[in-house]
Amino acid sequence: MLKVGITGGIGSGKSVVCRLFALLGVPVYDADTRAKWVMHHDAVLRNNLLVAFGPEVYAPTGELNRTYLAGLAFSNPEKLAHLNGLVHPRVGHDFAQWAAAQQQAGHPYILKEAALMFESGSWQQLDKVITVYAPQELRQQRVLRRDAHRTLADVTAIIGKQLSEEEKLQRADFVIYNNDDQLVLPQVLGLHQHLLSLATAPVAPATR
Ligand SMILES: CC(C)(COP(=O)(O)OP(=O)(O)OC[C@H]1O[C@@H](n2cnc3c(N)ncnc32)[C@H](O)[C@@H]1O)[C@@H](O)C(=O)NCCC(=O)NCCS
Ligand SMILES: Nc1ncnc2c1ncn2[C@@H]1O[C@H](COP(=O)(O)OP(=O)(O)OP(=O)(O)O)[C@@H](O)[C@H]1O
Repeated sequence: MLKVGITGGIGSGKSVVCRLFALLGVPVYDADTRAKWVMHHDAVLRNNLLVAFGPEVYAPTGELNRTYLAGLAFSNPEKLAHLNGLVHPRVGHDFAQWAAAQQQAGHPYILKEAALMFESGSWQQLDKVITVYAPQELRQQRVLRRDAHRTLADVTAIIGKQLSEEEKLQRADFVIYNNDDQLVLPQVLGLHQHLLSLATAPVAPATR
């Protein structure tokens, strides 16, 4: 089974593109959502987060206080690195278990959607990586429309914590352009056919 990553900066359209692949029957692992799931359900991780960032990390109801954590982590590089160091290994483990189950089910290929892929090293668990590309201004506009609680300064700070789009373009095996100039659906259909054909051929080891 081929394991394919799909990354791209905030607001590039990863989730939209993944919905199209999911419609084609491809299993999609959403690392952002699963990261929040493990932060809620993994007792060891919960405790580590409480020790590292204080009791405000969880609301009295037990829910993750995302606004508090985003405020801390996206404004402080050390805190973000600490958060990443606690969360990413747990997500890597969760993904490995999920991928094994998909393999058992006989899927030719699966997708892992993650905003951070080259940054976190999680590309090493994958055979190929797709980058979804859109220019920064368009991404900012899209996120401001999508997330009522975020300001332009918030979005710009998050962009500053992610690898540049140029570097992602260089390191990816495939690119989907989601910049209003090109239709996304034909790109997804073409790539789907290509990945299906790769899934039946031997895969060269990653060298990135
Ligand atoms: C800090 C948290 C709680 C903020 O949650 P919130 O719901 O406000 O934002 P959300 O998760 O939707 O993130 C918004 C966007 O920020 C970007 N982002 C998220 N985490 C990170 C990070 N660690 N570094 C850089 N960018 C990030 C992504 O583009 C993401 O889509 C959350 O982002 C988090 O737990 N991040 C750490 C885990 C992580 O790295 N997740 C990303 C992939 S595993
Ligand atoms: N081609 C497009 N045309 C119009 N709107 C779009 C297009 N692509 C994405 N969007 C919208 O832009 C916003 C951002 O897209 P999406 O949530 O898929 O991005 P993302 O890369 O998953 O972002 P994040 O890293 O924040 O999770 C969404 O509201 C989405 O509906």
